[in-house]
Amino acid sequence: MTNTQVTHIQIDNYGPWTVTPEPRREVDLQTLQSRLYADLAQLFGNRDGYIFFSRFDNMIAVTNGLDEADHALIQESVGNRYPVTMSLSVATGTTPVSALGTATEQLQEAGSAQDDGRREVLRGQTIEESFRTPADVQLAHFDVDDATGKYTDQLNEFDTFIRIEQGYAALMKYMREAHDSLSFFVGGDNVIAVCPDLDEAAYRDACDHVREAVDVELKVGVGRGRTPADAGMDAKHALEHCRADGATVRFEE
Ligand SMILES: Nc1nc2c(ncn2[C@@H]2O[C@H](COP(=O)(O)OP(=O)(O)OP(=O)(O)O)[C@@H](O)[C@H]2O)c(=O)[nH]1
Repeated sequence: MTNTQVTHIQIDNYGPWTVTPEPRREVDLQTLQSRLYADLAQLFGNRDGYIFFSRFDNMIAVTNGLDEADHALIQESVGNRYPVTMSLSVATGTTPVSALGTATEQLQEAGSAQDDGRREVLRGQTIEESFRTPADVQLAHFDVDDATGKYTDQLNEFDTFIRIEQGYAALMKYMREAHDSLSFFVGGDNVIAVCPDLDEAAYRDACDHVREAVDVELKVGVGRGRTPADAGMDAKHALEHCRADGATVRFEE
């Protein structure tokens, strides 16, 4: 049984900040957002967590292995170096969807995303060390079959982008609704899904759905681990096995 620890990250009062005292230059906002994501990828990643940029002003991390002190330090480091602060809310659940639901509720209870008085909130509970297991995290690394041959080397870059995004949109929605999973585009033709304890049939079902809905062919490698880094690396190895033998779904054992 998985036990996913999820952290919801939200920049405090960001909407008003972007237009105060007047609208700030878009290039500066883009730079801030991408640098903050890069810093958080390092800060969470060096502690074996995974972070996904989702909407940039809100981000979602899988943080099995990080405790409250780790979160506090990450929060403080950003507060010291950026013109904005961020709130963090952590929760656990047998599915990533339920964990994120709890984390978000805790943040919403602490105040609005656009409440000037709600700053640097740190809420929630991490998993106690003695309860952690080697199968707490299940990550799936989805990849579009031969994206280079079918799209990148054939279409103009925007039309390739549309195809990949359509596959992503169909997959993220279906994995959320049918399989309680959170799927994130990570670049190129890749999507990483944070999943509960799903079996091979569930992944096959998701790939079938995306093919039927938007005519995009996927394959997927699945890994399990005590930390997101372990599960994610196993998923990459499993995907390499798919590439080697043409399988649609492979678990790393
Ligand atoms: N974030 C991330 N991006 C990747 C990874 N592997 C590949 N990519 C991206 O995906 C693009 C396409 O690479 P592949 O998926 O290897 O190529 P493909 O043409 O789909 O070929 P097959 O995957 O073998 O079917 C690359 O240019 C990268 O941008 C990965 O592990 N993580």
